[in-house]
Amino acid sequence: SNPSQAQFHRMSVKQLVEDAITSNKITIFSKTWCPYSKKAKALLTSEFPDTKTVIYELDEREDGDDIQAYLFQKTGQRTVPNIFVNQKHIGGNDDTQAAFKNGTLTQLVKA
Ligand SMILES: N[C@@H](CCC(=O)N[C@@H](CS)C(=O)NCC(=O)O)C(=O)O
Repeated sequence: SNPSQAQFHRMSVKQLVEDAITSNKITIFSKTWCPYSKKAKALLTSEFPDTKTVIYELDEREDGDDIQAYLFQKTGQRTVPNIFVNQKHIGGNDDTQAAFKNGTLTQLVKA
């Protein structure tokens, strides 16, 4: 059957998200004004400065809402930041800080 325009659009957002996760060790979906995003970005960029990282600021992109909707479909998480390390969904800032404290984040980065 013929996918609708909307489905084509969603496919390209899916491609963008999946390519980001596959091509980077750390992928952060963020909003510039969000304090939780700021904390997560600060932790990850300061602790792992030499690790391949990409940050998508959803509030600065026309497709930001579509990316957020796809991330909800993929992860069940509606909020930003939404973070992946070594292809694995970590969660938001709280989850990221906890995973750093208990060592699992560093294990995933080094893996
Ligand atoms: N407990 C979450 C809180 C995240 C959160 O509340 N993010 C807000 C922005 S600061 C959000 O995504 N609100 C809904 C939206 O912007 O669409 C975390 O640690 O990441």
